[in-house]
Amino acid sequence: ISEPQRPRGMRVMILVNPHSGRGQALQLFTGHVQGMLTEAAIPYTLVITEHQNHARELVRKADLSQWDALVIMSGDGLLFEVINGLMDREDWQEAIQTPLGILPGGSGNALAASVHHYSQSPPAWNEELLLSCGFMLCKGLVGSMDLVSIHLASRQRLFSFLSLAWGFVADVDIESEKYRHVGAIRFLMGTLVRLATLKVYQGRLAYLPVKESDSKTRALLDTLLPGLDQPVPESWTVVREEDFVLVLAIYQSHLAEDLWTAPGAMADDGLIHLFYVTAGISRPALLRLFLAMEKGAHLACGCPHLVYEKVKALRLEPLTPQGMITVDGEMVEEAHFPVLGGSCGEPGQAPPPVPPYIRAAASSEEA
Ligand SMILES: Nc1ncnc2c1ncn2[C@@H]1O[C@H](COP(=O)(O)OP(=O)(O)OP(=O)(O)O)[C@@H](O)[C@H]1O
Repeated sequence: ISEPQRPRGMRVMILVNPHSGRGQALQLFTGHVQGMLTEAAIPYTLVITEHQNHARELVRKADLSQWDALVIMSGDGLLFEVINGLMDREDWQEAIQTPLGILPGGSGNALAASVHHYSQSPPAWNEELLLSCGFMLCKGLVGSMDLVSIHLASRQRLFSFLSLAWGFVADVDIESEKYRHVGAIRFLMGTLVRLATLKVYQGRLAYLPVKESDSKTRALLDTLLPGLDQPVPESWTVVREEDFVLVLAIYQSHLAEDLWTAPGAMADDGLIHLFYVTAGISRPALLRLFLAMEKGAHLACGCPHLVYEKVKALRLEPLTPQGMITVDGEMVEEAHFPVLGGSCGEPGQAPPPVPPYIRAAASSEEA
């Protein structure tokens, strides 16, 4: 994160999803953030999103020269829309350099919790986290952030800043949406419900491990991903097991405000932090992992079913049609044998121009 550098005359578009989280994002904005922006003399334009994909369409067409920053007051889903809207543009190479901000208004708030963590502040939740993110916005603190390019078997191509999940985590995320009104505790409720009906998900997983000798390249990385109809190269590791409880690729430190999932992750480390849990884990052991995750201590549990690898790219091929796949917490496929490939890279280079479903690549983002 760079030195305070708020440019004079900074103009900010703030997109608020009034239905996010417990449905109080607008009240939280007026109660906690508006005054800070006024005191910091930051002019802003408030846009209340009216429907799904409103933000995506807006940023796809916006005159970005009018804005110094686009700020999202919602959960991570609205930022996912904005990033993909920017990447839809013909001028995406420039558009994706627009500084983005996040103000936590959802129930998970993974990126807000991660950015707060990167600022080396002690953990904060709820309104305190909102104040911290509001403060960073007022100071104009900007850093770079990796994007992961995801290529679905349906030929859809997505850009992801947070996570790709399949199995337990994805199911809990989607199934617990109905408890959104209770806030962050929805994940614990969803975890307990899903534990009661614990499932095994069959699939194939392969990844390109990071080697000690790997330099922090800023090169275009879509070449890392073999075509989905091709076998993975020999440099890849093919996971022997095909029975999983969960697969989670995460590229930020937090999966939610109280889930410090990838303790070593940084916004621009150029890494995909890949976790998977193989079948055979007991319900109490799985619950213990999630409880330990609050303090980032799950890897110290000594659980033989939990595997953690730092990777540059991965491929996931579910073999049974049960289980959802989420990208940044949003459901992308209800698995009917999709194949997924994702790769992550450093700032500086970006993928080739659209059409949007060609090869996967990595790019960077200002956050
Ligand atoms: N006015 C609206 N009405 C309905 N849906 C909307 C509206 N504005 C945005 N959305 C959609 O709501 C979805 C969820 O948004 P988001 O993830 O930001 O909040 P959330 O789901 O409450 O957060 P969390 O996942 O942390 O609980 C997004 O896909 C977004 O497109």
